[in-house]
Amino acid sequence: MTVKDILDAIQSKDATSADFAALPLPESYRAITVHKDETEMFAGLKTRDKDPRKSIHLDDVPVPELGPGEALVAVMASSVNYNSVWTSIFEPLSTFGFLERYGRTNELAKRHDLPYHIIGSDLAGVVLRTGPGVNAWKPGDEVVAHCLSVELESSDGHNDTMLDPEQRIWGFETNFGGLAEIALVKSNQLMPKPGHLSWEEAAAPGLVNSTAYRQLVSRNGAGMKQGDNVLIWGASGGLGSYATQFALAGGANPICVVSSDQKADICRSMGAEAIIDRSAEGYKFWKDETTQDPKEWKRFGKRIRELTGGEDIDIVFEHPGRETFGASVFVTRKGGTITTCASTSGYMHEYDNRYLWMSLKRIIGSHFANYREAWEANRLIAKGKIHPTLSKVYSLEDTGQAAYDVHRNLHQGKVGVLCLAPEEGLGVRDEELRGQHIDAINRFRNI
Ligand SMILES: C/C=C/C(=O)SCCNC(=O)CCNC(=O)[C@H](O)C(C)(C)COP(=O)(O)OP(=O)(O)OC[C@H]1O[C@@H](n2cnc3c(N)ncnc32)[C@H](O)[C@@H]1OP(=O)(O)O
Ligand SMILES: NC(=O)C1=CN([C@@H]2O[C@H](COP(=O)(O)OP(=O)(O)OC[C@H]3O[C@@H](n4cnc5c(N)ncnc54)[C@H](OP(=O)(O)O)[C@@H]3O)[C@@H](O)[C@H]2O)C=CC1
Repeated sequence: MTVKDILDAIQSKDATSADFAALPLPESYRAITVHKDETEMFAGLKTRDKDPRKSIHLDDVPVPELGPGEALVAVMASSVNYNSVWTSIFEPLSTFGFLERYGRTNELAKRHDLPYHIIGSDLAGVVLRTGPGVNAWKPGDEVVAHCLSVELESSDGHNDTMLDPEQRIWGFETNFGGLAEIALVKSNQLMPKPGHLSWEEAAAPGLVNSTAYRQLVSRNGAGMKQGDNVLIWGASGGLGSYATQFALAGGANPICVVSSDQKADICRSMGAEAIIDRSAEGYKFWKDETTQDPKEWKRFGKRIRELTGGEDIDIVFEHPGRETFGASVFVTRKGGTITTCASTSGYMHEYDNRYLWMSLKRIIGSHFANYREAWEANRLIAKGKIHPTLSKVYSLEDTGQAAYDVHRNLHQGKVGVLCLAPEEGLGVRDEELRGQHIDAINRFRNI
């Protein structure tokens, strides 16, 4: 038995759940990994010079044992998230520490503590096997997976699963991720695959769409409302392309920051009107490595006022971090909110706290999404209210290049990866809904 037999079953029109359940599992499968004995390979290099193409491998790995409450999924497609870039350059720390720590928690979790880390936090595919106690899903179900892994043994996570002390991001803080032909997930990570999308389109939004939903829309995040001025950094990037759609769909007013004409055009085509090209306008929020330039914050704020008819920002959608955070705090209106989920340019932020306290602003930390938020975000995709922002699709063999593109900011929107899917465009089940949204679905393609 090989993964080819699994693919044949997925592509045959009449395979039943029983047929999938009866398929023997292969002994091994191909997976994107980083290696524990290479975690020092980039020592001494600048972040920018650490090349994911050197650390990312395509290996044959054994199929992991299936535990209670888990599912093995045949992965048709996945996508590159920035967390896989972090893993591949071993920053801010090696993810093997997470696997070791998880492995120490119980006998079954020891499976995750291996000398290789199968990475990837998105998938679209078909359930192959479910473990004891799984009733909601069965072999043959077409699914996407969100990346929240929780144990929920403590009371802490029962109001909001992101607060579970054993909360982990699958494929980053756990092993057996989605950039592979087979993945291991907890069954409560599974959600129905939107029928109007191909495998690679369905695999693209998951992580970033759910994160943007919590960070911007959910009451656990900024709780955006109609009319809010929302400053969106990287508005055509992974997170930003969904934040922009949420702002537009929710009646808010996105002020999109991008770094090229082409990206400005993409934002315009999504429906945004207020766009700032940070490259063309040459903002330099830091005079040197240790000194910010408040004059530049003001110039930026003045530009925002020009675009909004004199208004300031209600919500900043932050993720660049050190380079932009001082400006983000400054341009927020009295009582406004800065919501942050990342620090791509550096995590030791500096801002002038007088502007925060005197103007009663709030900074909200946000991380991924709880199961309900991920489900709500996926539901919006399935209803054709929010669309995938897939630009380019790579083969599993070329995942290193895909991660390099994202690391170097050479990409637009989301970058997809075909895992078992032999070509793009497969897996569409609802042609009618697709037809209604085809232009929006293709908006980011091949640019
Ligand atoms: C969905 C996609 C998401 C993304 O893309 S996010 C971007 C990628 N992710 C990242 O870059 C984050 C990577 N993670 C990290 O950098 C680290 O993961 C953290 C900095 C978040 C945490 O570091 P750690 O070393 O795991 O935890 P500690 O809390 O710094 O150290 C643990 C030790 O510190 C003790 N401790 C914790 N809180 C306190 C306290 N309040 N007072 C005193 N001690 C404390 C603990 O007990 C423990 O101790 P003991 O080492 O002895 O076991
Ligand atoms: N905590 C969480 O749950 C999550 C955290 N993240 C983190 O968020 C960050 C962004 O992820 P994602 O959106 O997928 O990545 P992308 O690279 O797809 O998009 C980020 C965009 O931010 C802009 N940007 C990058 N650097 C700077 C800078 N120094 N100043 C201003 N803008 C900048 C770029 O747009 P442009 O050049 O056009 O301005 C870029 O396209 C990563 O660090 C990631 O790890 C992501 C998802 C979930």
